[in-house]
Amino acid sequence: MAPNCSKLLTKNNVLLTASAVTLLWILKNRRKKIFQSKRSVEEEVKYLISDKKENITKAHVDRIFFKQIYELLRIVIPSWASPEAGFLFMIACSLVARSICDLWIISYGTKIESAIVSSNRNLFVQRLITFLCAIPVISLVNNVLKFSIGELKLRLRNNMTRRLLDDYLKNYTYYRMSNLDNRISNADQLLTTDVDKFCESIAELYCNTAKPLLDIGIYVYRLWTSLGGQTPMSMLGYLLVSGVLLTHLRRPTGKMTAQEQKLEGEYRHINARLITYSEEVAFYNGNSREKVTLIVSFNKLLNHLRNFLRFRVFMGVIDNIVAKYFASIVGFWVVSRPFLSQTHELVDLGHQERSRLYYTYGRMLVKLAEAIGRLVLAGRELTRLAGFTSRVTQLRTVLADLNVGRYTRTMVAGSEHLIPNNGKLIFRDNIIKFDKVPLITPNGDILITELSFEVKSGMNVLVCGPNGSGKSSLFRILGELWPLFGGELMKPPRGKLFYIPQKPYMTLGSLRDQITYPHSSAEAKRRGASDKMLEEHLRLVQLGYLLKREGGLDAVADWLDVLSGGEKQRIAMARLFYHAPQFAILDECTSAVSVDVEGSMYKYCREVGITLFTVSHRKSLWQHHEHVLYLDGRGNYSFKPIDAYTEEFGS
Ligand SMILES: Nc1ncnc2c1ncn2[C@@H]1O[C@H](COP(=O)(O)OP(=O)(O)OP(=O)(O)O)[C@@H](O)[C@H]1O
Repeated sequence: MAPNCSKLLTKNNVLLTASAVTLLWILKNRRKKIFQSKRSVEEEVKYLISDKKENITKAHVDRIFFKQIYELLRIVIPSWASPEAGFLFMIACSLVARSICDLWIISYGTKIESAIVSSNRNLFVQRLITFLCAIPVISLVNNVLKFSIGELKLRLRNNMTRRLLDDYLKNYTYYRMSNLDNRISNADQLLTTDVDKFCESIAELYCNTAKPLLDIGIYVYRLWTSLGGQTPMSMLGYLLVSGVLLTHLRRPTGKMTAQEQKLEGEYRHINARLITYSEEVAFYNGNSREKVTLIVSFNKLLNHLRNFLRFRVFMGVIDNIVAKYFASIVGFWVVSRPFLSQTHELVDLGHQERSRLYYTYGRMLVKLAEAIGRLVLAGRELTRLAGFTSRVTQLRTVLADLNVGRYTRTMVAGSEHLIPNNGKLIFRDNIIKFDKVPLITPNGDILITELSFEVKSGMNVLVCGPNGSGKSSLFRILGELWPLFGGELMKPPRGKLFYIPQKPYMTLGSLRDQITYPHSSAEAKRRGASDKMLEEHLRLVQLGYLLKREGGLDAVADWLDVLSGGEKQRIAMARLFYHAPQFAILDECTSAVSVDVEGSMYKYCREVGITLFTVSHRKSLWQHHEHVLYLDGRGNYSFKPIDAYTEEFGS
């Protein structure tokens, strides 16, 4: 029987092992397949944002961080006499008041308990009533503290946002940031969430350090005067050692926080793109493709958040051990020493008095240990703040660079010698003159080595050439969006040059705002534009019916959605009539407008003295121009009068 049984067992074992191996193999293959399919989907989508080489953000609590935070603090707290400094003071006062309340609660709690222990009913009731009367004051102190913190956060955010927006919207910095520079890919995330979190982090850190520091000061003083210096000094020694250790272990937090914000920004950006281009995507039926792009971006974010969570949990365990529980053990140890010592003056006291003192000192020591723990944990906030600080500082650096014309881009090989803003810009009315100006893209690609031509007011010019030959690039240089790499450019100041793109921008606001953009209605009125005049402009571009349909110039709508492509182009023309600049650049801006409307618009421009640069392939437009600038797309160009034999157009 026994050998049979063992045989059976061995057989069973073999079977069990075989099935376990098979199960493992199936599971492994399944995981491999899932992993492979997930990878192949992710490999298919290489969206650009993440592939752009960005500076690797270093975010440690070190000398650089303290320098950066000092600079940012000077912005959010402009002076010691500012309201922000006032709120810092108010928080400090509220914290002092709260600590006094805490101390009072400790000592008064002991008094109530001693009244209970000594069975003194009258004293107990009397003390309880006093305690009850103090409750509203304590509650008020707590909420004044909450209010001061909330208001401080708002004020810090207000100051930082205003400063950043000042720089972001100075000249064309917002354009340059996304078109000329590749250091920051999602300025919106930085300007919104990151700034908010940065300010929140400062306010939190201030409270999380100010209150424990104050508590430590109070309790160290009280314990020192009653138990001697050794007890509080041992606790402070522990604070120092644990603080240094935890700060070192938490070093990756800053970088991980910065990375989290970057990935959140990317994911948000991809979502916003889908909203902007929803119609185009819907016509292409691109749901699945867009979903994959979104999921890939979300997975990246999710993986990072998961890793960050694991790291935080790991650090939480260490934090709890070091800053919370071990601090309590150290607390017990140090408070017990004078009571256990045979030489301390406490030895002479009776049992009841010793119990009372131990109770009071013990509570103080627990509070001291808690305060030390909170201070050590505030280090965690400090490393998070380091992450936000480096992100906000990076945004400020890029803004400052762009405002002085310095930008970082992917230069093509051999173009390192190109220096942006090396050309000369001269402002003069009624003339546009390119003198040996090279046409160079922000990447450093040379489209035309040297471009020279002169246009005076009254000489309409048709610009043509194949796709990618540099027509729009020419206007970007003329509009000062792109830097001048060399030569001399003479032109009227910005306000006297107007640009109308193929897809004109419609602002938020009334129908009147669309015509006067970027002037507000009030500004337009100040400049003498009456409603009658604006309505006349609308009629000139055959949009008079909009006044009736939409309910007059004051009608408010989302004009980007409400108007058709051709209507938007005609609004842009009415806008041109309102501004009546010296020169206007029309970049295929009448492609959706019928020929007769187009003709009357050109006639009107000539009447009021607006000189036009037109990019168009329409033959119907030849008659409205005197010169033609032809870019051949291979680095050559010609500039000559239009006559009956001109053939170049219609590339
Ligand atoms: N922001 C940019 N950064 C780098 N290169 C750019 C940028 N914008 C345009 N380019 C490149 O510059 C070249 C000229 O572009 P541009 O838009 O001036 O052509 P275009 O003549 O207006 O073409 P189209 O007729 O198609 O509108 C193209 O090769 C384009 O890829």
